[in-house]
Amino acid sequence: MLHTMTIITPAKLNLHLQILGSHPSLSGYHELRSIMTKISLYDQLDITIESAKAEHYVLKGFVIDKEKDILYKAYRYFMNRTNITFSLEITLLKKIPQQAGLGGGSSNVGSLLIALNNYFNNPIPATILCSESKILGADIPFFISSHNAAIVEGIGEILTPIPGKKMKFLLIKPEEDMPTPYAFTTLRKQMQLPNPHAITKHALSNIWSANDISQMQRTFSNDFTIILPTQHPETYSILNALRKHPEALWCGMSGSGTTIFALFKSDHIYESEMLQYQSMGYFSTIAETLID
Ligand SMILES: C[C@](O)(CO)[C@H](O)COP(=O)(O)OP(=O)(O)OC[C@H]1O[C@@H](n2ccc(N)nc2=O)[C@H](O)[C@@H]1O
Ligand SMILES: Nc1ncnc2c1ncn2[C@@H]1O[C@H](COP(=O)(O)OP(=O)(O)OP(=O)(O)O)[C@@H](O)[C@H]1O
Repeated sequence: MLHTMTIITPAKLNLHLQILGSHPSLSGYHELRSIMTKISLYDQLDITIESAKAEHYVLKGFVIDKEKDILYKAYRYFMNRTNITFSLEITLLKKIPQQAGLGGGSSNVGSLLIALNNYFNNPIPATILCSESKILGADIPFFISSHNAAIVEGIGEILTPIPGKKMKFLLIKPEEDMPTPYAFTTLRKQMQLPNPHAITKHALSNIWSANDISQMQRTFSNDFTIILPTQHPETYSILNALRKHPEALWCGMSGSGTTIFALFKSDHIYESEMLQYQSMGYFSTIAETLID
């Protein structure tokens, strides 16, 4: 039987991100604590599933080697885990910049796994899907979850939902990419682990609930900004310019970089700033947090 569907898959922002230390059992991974929120910047997946068919996978609209394609890895994982064989064709319309700290690939995979699981009547229980998917990508459990905002711990699989907060951000990404494994290796050389400055989950939750943007600006941080001056000077200069911007209430970097986000005092600033950054050749867009 042939079944087609279209899904849109959101990007995320890490509004706070601290690396706590090496993971005790998952070699090569780190434990982290982050505040993550889904935002209104989307990729689109057009999916065609043909059940009771031999294994067959095609990805259109996005060029990537099959061995690096995490959607293909997710397809293989799903078939192995469920013993269901089917053919899958995906057309991917990419709007989320890659290697940007916006979790685009992880979001594609999260949405695909949910769609496959729904279509085949949930052969993988939701909690297991959430926990096992972390091996395909540490951000995937957050995208599989229904939470729009969460405190994220472990390598990315321990989720504590927090209330969604309506916020509008300007996003800016220069050409510089930050491959996540490289970012972790570089960061390790420059920071003390276990992290002596880690903010507790309880404190993060209290600050989030207090709803005070200036307190968030003062307290929330991203450890990966430490490596910007040497690794990504252009991103660093954008961040510094926004830190000094008289209208910016809060700015920071998402994930392992290199997308910078900024929240402004007045609504009319967003568009003019976006156009200015676009005219400088940067990716720039305006996105809002998703709330329930
Ligand atoms: C930094 C974050 O963007 C924060 O949201 C994510 O944790 C990164 O998630 P991701 O891009 O899905 O990362 P993955 O594809 O799972 O991992 C790529 C590599 O990053 C490193 N990595 C990733 C996540 C983590 N908690 N510890 C790590 O050390 C590992 O070397 C891993 O092999
Ligand atoms: N469907 C996909 N979409 C995007 N990237 C993919 C996909 N499949 C595989 N990749 C590979 O994964 C790499 C990183 O993916 P992506 O850009 O989504 O993550 P990211 O921006 O590093 O996000 P984060 O670090 O926040 O998880 C890409 O450079 C690309 O080579």
